[in-house]
Amino acid sequence: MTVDAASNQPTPSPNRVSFGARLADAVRQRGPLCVGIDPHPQLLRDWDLPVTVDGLKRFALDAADGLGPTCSVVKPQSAFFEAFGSAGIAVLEQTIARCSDAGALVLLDVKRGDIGSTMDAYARAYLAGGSPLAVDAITVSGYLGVGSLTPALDLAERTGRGVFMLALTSNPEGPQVQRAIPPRPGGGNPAAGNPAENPADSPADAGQAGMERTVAQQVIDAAATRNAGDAPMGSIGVVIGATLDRLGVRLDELNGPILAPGFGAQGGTVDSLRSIFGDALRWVLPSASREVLAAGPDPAALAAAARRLGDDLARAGVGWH
Ligand SMILES: O=c1ccn([C@@H]2O[C@H](COP(=O)(O)O)[C@@H](O)[C@H]2O)c(=O)[nH]1
Repeated sequence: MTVDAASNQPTPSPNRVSFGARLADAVRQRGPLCVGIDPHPQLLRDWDLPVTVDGLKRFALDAADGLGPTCSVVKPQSAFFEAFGSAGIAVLEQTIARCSDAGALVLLDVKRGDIGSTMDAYARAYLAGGSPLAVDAITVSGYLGVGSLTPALDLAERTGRGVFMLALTSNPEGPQVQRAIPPRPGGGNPAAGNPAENPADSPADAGQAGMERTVAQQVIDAAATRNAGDAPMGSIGVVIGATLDRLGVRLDELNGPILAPGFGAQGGTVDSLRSIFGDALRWVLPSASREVLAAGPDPAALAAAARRLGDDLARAGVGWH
């Protein structure tokens, strides 16, 4: 079923295969590497482009021409388009279409999160068929409570799309919030905030019955509940950075994809993926933006850079196979 983005009314559509199934297929065919289209002003200059809407358009469409036919997943970073206002959003729409037409799944990194009808409107903007900004999947932030994301998770399920919830992000500031232990409903607040004092923060303990669960673990468990029983995998993913020094959460029941940004320019490597994710490597989609975009502006050079990184990952056994 598709849903009209403006009215939120269902519209007829052909049966759509779930995002999880489409992703598993894409990774089998093209490998697990997700490449970000992040039109940083400095990258525009490096590509000898002006930092204008025209420069943005040239950059994004050349990147789409290189990466769209090559990668399983392309991840435009919405912020760099939004920075140019409505003209930038128009370029984002064209970039999404160009990647999609070339066979890539488009994951829009937009990190939305809000309450009730506002979350519902965000969901319709990106996950309803017929919306100008409709994509295969988006990133969302559960800082207003994981339950506040329900409109996006529900709509994604109805329209065969996906959602990636931030769990353990790649930036050093993340653990302050993400490794904290929320108070039990009606109960006290155990040793929140300091991972060193947090008994549930070891992989062996996190998520076990009777133990306290970190915010990140609760996000992962919410995704696992949604994905339970789905084959080959569920459509609700989580974001876990490729830069972590330890995992500290359980992933064994997730049954869904793990987007791992921070691969490349932020320091994540094939070895760090191995040591962070261990047995969960097959669910991982490592994501790199600058590392690949630095090979531009020639679309063929971008494609070659993505293939090189993808080959390294395949040799290491990363991704769905
Ligand atoms: O935890 C996160 C979540 C998202 N990102 C985004 O990924 C890219 C990373 O770009 P690089 O050039 O590969 O560093 C960027 O769009 C971030 O906003 C992340 O880095 N970490």
